[in-house]
Amino acid sequence: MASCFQNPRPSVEDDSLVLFSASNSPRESTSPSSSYHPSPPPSYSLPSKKSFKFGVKNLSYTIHQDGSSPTFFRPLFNKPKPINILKSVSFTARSSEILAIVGPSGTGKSTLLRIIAGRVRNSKFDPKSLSLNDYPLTSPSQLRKICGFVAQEDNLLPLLTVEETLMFTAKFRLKGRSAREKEERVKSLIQELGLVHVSDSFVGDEENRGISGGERKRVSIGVDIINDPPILLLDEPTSGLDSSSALQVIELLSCMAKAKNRLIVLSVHQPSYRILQYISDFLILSHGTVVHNGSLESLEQTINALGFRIPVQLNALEFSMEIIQRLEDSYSSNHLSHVEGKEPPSYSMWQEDINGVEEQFQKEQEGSWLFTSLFEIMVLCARFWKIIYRTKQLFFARTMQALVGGFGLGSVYIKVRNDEGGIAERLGLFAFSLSFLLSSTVEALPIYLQERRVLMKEASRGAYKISSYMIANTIVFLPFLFAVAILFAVPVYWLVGLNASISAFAFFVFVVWVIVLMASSLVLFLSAVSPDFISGNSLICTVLGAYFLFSGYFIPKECIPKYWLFMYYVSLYRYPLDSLLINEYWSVRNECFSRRAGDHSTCLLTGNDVLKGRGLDKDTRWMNVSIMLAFFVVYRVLCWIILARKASKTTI
Ligand SMILES: Nc1ncnc2c1ncn2[C@@H]1O[C@H](COP(=O)(O)OP(=O)(O)OP(=O)(O)O)[C@@H](O)[C@H]1O
Repeated sequence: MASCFQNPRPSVEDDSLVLFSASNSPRESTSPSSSYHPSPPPSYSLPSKKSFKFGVKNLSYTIHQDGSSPTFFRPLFNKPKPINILKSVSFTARSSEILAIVGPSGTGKSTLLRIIAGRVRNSKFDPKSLSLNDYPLTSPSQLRKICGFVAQEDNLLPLLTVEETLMFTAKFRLKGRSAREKEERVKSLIQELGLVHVSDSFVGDEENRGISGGERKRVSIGVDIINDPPILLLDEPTSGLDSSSALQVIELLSCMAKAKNRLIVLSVHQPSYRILQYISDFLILSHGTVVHNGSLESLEQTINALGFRIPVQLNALEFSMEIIQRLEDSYSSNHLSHVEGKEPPSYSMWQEDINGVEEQFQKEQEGSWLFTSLFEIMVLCARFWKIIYRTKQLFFARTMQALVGGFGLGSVYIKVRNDEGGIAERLGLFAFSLSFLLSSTVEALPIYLQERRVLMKEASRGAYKISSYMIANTIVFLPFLFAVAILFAVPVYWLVGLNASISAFAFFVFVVWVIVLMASSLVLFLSAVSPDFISGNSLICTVLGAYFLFSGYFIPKECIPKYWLFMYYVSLYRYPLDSLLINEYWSVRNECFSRRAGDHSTCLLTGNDVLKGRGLDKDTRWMNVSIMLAFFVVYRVLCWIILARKASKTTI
């Protein structure tokens, strides 16, 4: 099968040779000697390749400065200031062509792309300004179905290989297709993207070196075209890439536009001369308004007409940035002559075209709710397992932490005595174990935060439901944290010599498991509300510190100020601490732990007295465990609500 890339891993010099030896003009790309070849239709059946005309007419976009501000009180003191980001932008893009949005930084390129990709709130969407084949597009969700959108940042999971990344995406976004069709789609896509030589390599990130930046960008493109959308929008696909990789990406896009009759709109910063040749039309923006809309030749004509000469060392686009104010003045007084430089070929003008694309999207996602949810959970579980297994630091850190914690504590409190001193030591051991176990789950925070952007992106594209993600996360962490509980509980229990009955030991292991489960839910929840690692970490420390303070260990319930009493009831420490104490003393409540010196017949302290001293006169072990399980569920439900809300608003 032909691909857009012929040479798997060429050197920089080879790139130029491969890319340009045959022809300097990408418009002659059908030449067999050219480096990029329109791929023949793969065995995966693609939707019929209709031609589309995407029209944007008088599009304006205003935000109110406080709208995105996280400061709650700002609206009370400052009047919201409207910022007019886009002013009456009009252009037309067509199938099999690339339209580039260019302009100085902060001019509104990303904003424009996000609007036409449907990444805006319904209330901000103007249904009069966008059309497909002259038929108005009425909602952002319609745009999201029609357009693939590749954001500036590559939101990929670093510990998956290229093939796994595309395969998981295919599983999520081509649910209506058979396993074989998905495999074929991934295979043909890897070929089309020129990623065959790195298909088994990890995607990687700054910390774990993986594939190159250009290859990562191509994987990002692959993720967003897995369902073969007729329109592809890319926000600065060449940013951060060296000139050779940038050229490869643009060449790939040009190949895709022609071979698959795709309509491509991208934003680009200072494209090189070679890149310019792959772009059909340029939309130059300045201060949110259009200053040029048409080909490079027409830009040159405009520049010449304004009396400027383009210096030999600059291309017309680079020079236009230097005289952008003059272009802006000239365009606003004379813009009618620049709009719609050429008439499109014949386009069908019917609603069926839009319906056809939407139906195709629907077909990819088809399946009953229950079946789809089960499928999503299964695939997410498999992905979680892979990532946990490969996150060696987390895997080893948790295992070692549990073992070292278990043996360390066991050796400190070894063979604790059955007297008054032993009772105090047991209480200290339980309190410390709790603190150790609850804080040990913090390591998962960076992983959750890293996954968050991928989760938002995938959920906003309808890959899976947030509820499926939460359930899969729970299923995978249950056995993993059970292993952690066993590794900690076994050494500590038998080295210290806690209650020797097997049922008390089993309950101890179970409580340790529920403690780490509860803590993992808390971390998951706090990671959902935290914007970054630093605030997440300090939030976790503050919350855990407060819970510990009000556990009843430091301050008896009676001494807690009334207005803080609620903390005693919501403290994650209180219920497990009580459970561990009851578990230790309930079956030995008639045993004596302290006698008067020289008088062996008078008991000063029984197991029952120890429990009563802490206000525990009933066996409330299972009630406490139920409350702990409720915390485990409630924090996950809260996390689900927050993530679902964030996903519905995301513009990634
Ligand atoms: N949510 C927002 N709140 C405040 N200002 C915003 C918001 N979104 C966009 N802007 C402002 O709108 C303008 C256009 O932003 P946009 O990101 O679209 O520019 P850009 O041309 O893509 O810039 P760059 O090339 O640097 O990425 C900028 O001045 C930006 O600060």
